Amino acid sequence: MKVSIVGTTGYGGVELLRILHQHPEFVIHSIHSTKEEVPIWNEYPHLFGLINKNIEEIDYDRIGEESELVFLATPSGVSSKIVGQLIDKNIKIIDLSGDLRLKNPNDYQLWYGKEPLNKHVTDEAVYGLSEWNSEEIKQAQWIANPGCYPTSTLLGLAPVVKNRLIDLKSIVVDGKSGTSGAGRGLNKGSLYAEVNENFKIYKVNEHQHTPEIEQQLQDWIGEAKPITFSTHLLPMTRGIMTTMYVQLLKEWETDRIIDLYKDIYDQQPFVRVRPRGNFPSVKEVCGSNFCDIGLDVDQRTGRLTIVSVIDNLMKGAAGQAVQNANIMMGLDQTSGLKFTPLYP
Ligand SMILES: NC(=O)C1=CN([C@@H]2O[C@H](COP(=O)(O)OP(=O)(O)OC[C@H]3O[C@@H](n4cnc5c(N)ncnc54)[C@H](OP(=O)(O)O)[C@@H]3O)[C@@H](O)[C@H]2O)C=CC1
Ligand SMILES: CC(=O)N[C@@H](CCC(=O)OP(=O)(O)O)C(=O)O
Repeated sequence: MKVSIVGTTGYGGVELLRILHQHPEFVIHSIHSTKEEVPIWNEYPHLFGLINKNIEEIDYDRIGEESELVFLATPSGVSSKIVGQLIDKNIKIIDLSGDLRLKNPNDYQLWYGKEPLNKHVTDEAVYGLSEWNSEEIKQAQWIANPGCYPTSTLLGLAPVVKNRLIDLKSIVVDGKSGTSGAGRGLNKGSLYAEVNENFKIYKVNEHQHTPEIEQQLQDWIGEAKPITFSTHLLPMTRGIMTTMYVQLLKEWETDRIIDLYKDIYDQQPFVRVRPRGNFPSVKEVCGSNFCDIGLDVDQRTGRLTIVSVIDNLMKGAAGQAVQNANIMMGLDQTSGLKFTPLYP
């Protein structure tokens, strides 16, 4: 099956190359960005001798005619214009940016500060949280691939929210990310001297993933309360940890909560629920498509602490995008994604 990638020179795009290069069914047909006719290994010398392809001009007609599926790993605001050029072609689209995720155009305008896409496109797009939306993903033409923080957060919150075990007003999400989450573009905040031996909070109470998380909670149970969501930058390359604090509505033992999570995620190959007393660290999932979850009930406060870790470029972006592509194309969802985490 032929696939194209737009935005190949970015971190999400190059992670797609790493996965798709060894995928048993998908064949990388064409790769694109605004740079043209440059061999991809010029941008990424680690691919020398492995992927001998040039970055090509973005010709929407050709992409639509020659490929069955296109991954857009382009910045928000850019993706929406590309989607606009591709929607009348008979091609499946998986967009890694935030452009297709928010159903309410005012939310997009407010949180991204950009012009929203036509509402009929965002209405049609399926939110690609693979573990929870696989039936819709199977039928989808366009996928809004979830953001990195929302993936980690929602997989961690889903069991207690869907089972209405918590006070929705109590949700506090504390997120921390490595710098690859900010992409390959030059920006002062990601410089070594700014990040090394440092730890900072950013986008306080205005992170664009806030409405995405709230929208999914609303979808699941028909109601949602505003959440507190904080994001921090850590001096590491890959990885996200979200620690969530939620008030339980009645008394629960840690063991029972862990059993509930285990039952719910039992059939999900990429979600690993840790045993009592064992909490995941980001390195334990890096390079893989796993989301690892650790849980503990604080008997003194009645609050549950949920720790969820992913690799932002894998389960948080390219890995989940390929998982969704597998589901859309009727393949096993783990095809090409059985990476063991890179440790140490
Ligand atoms: N990094 C992460 O962990 C995650 C990222 N995402 C989202 O995925 C998308 C890609 O992220 P990331 O790879 O980190 O970003 P990068 O900034 O690293 O890469 C962006 C890519 O888009 C290309 N690009 C920029 N403008 C255009 C344009 N007008 N037309 C075609 N291509 C263009 C760039 O190529 P060039 O400069 O060569 O033209 C580059 O290849 C973003 O929307 C991001 O928010 C989502 C989840 C996690
Ligand atoms: C570390 C870092 O800066 N991370 C980025 C993740 C951005 C992203 O993935 O953006 P969309 O999902 O909205 O497209 C951020 O927090 O904004």
